[in-house]
Amino acid sequence: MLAFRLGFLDIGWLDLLDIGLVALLIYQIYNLVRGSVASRVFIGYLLVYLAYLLVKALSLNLMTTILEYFISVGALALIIIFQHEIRRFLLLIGKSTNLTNNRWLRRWLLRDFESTESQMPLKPILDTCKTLATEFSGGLLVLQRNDDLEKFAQSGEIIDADLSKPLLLAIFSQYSPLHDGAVLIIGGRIRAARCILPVSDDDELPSSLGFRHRAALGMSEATDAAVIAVSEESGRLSLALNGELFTNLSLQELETRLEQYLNEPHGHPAES
Ligand SMILES: Nc1ncnc2c1ncn2[C@@H]1O[C@H](COP(=O)(O)OP(=O)(O)OP(=O)(O)O)[C@@H](O)[C@H]1O
Repeated sequence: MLAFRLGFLDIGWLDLLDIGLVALLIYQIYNLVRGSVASRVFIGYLLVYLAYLLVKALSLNLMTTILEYFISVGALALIIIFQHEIRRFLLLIGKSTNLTNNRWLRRWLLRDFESTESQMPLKPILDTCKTLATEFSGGLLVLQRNDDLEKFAQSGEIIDADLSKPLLLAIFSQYSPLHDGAVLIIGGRIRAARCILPVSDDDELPSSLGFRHRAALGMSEATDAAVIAVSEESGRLSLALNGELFTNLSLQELETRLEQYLNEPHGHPAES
């Protein structure tokens, strides 16, 4: 089916669709690698590829063979170098194609099976954050949503206790042997303390934020959990959701974002 003619080129609707999809793909790749070291590697690889096309067109056989080898090995190297970006890209696709992300469809599909009430009692958590922030005690709290967090719980001390502010404060007290690491709240209970979380290697995180915040972000990249970090240094509250870190939140903002995020049963990130 012909859409229009451009000089000697016949352009069909499928070609337009193809061009649109490639543009979207390039835009997404640009967004993922923008500002990172990976973007320079990507540009370097692209230049080598252009050089390859040039020497091939000029029929410089030896140079073509060398660059051909370089590009095929380089493709493998690119997968290793860009593993973080590729993971983020696949997660992005996974999230946006998840049918249950559609609120209307989800309500219709799950109307008989799910209550819209959050399973996570937020009050003791927010009260704890408030106290930790005013006392400049650090804290790292992981709130489960849908993903299984058991392997992270196993990295720390299993507690399996009712959720309460006094217990959370006792755990995060600097005199407690459990205060280091993260507390995992699973199914509305304190499942474990002193847990080790994956650390994000995001280059765009401000250097003022240390490993507590990197761990919060890393956990939100690896799972759909909501992760609260209370800074020991500044008393500031941060929240990591779906690979995004919201810093310097008021208690009210933290509550609103958490309610919005945890009350959406299957995958909508809280809007910023
Ligand atoms: N991978 C991790 N998993 C769980 N907890 C971690 C991890 N990395 C760091 N932490 C916790 O963060 C604490 C403080 O780390 P650090 O001072 O580097 O963080 P920060 O982001 O600068 O936070 P703060 O503002 O509180 O100083 C550690 O003592 C530890 O309890």
